[in-house]
Amino acid sequence: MTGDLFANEPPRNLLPFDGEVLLLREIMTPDDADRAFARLKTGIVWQQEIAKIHGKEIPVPRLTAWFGEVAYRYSGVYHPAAPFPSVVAPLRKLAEDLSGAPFNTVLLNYYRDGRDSVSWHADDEDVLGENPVIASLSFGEERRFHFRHKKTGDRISIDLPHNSALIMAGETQHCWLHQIPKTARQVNGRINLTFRNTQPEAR
Ligand SMILES: O=C(O)CCC(=O)C(=O)O
Ligand SMILES: [Fe+2]
Repeated sequence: MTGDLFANEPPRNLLPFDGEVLLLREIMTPDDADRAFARLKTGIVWQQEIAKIHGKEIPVPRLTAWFGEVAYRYSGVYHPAAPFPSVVAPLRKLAEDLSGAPFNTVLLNYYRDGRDSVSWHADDEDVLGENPVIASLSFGEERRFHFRHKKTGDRISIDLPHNSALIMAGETQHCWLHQIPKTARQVNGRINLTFRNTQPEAR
């Protein structure tokens, strides 16, 4: 018998305390995942955002896009509601089915190569509520994801493969920061979709 003994094991919590993080692999067929990556890469209108840091304008080291059923204010910029494009709508349904939580907004990140990254932060904006469930889908190149506990400094490292979902829940955003560091490895593009449930923001 050559069956995979662990194929049906429930995923375990990757955080030692103060939150819940699950990594789900092979969330769709390999063909569907490859197609999703290709369609996202060419079908999304990717934006180069500019951050103002100490009065200096710095291009954010990745491309981004945002869609949602409710308007959203981010770094003082008002994003009006924007319907989910056809390539994103089935991924939202999948994210909801995998996590058991509803999502009305999505932030997309396109890491073009190893120089692209996201620096330490928590998804802890007020409009996401107290202990938000966030489903983060990965397509394309595998990249390393770090958690760092805000008080103890404990660190957890997770490789996020193509065709996977990272579900963050409980106190995760309250107690831990996360990042995707730059890498000197030669890497191809990676696309991430971070589904959230956002309270409508007053204009
Ligand atoms: O690319 C990722 O996996 C994480 C992105 C992220 O943390 C965010 O958009 O808030
Ligand atoms: Fe994040």
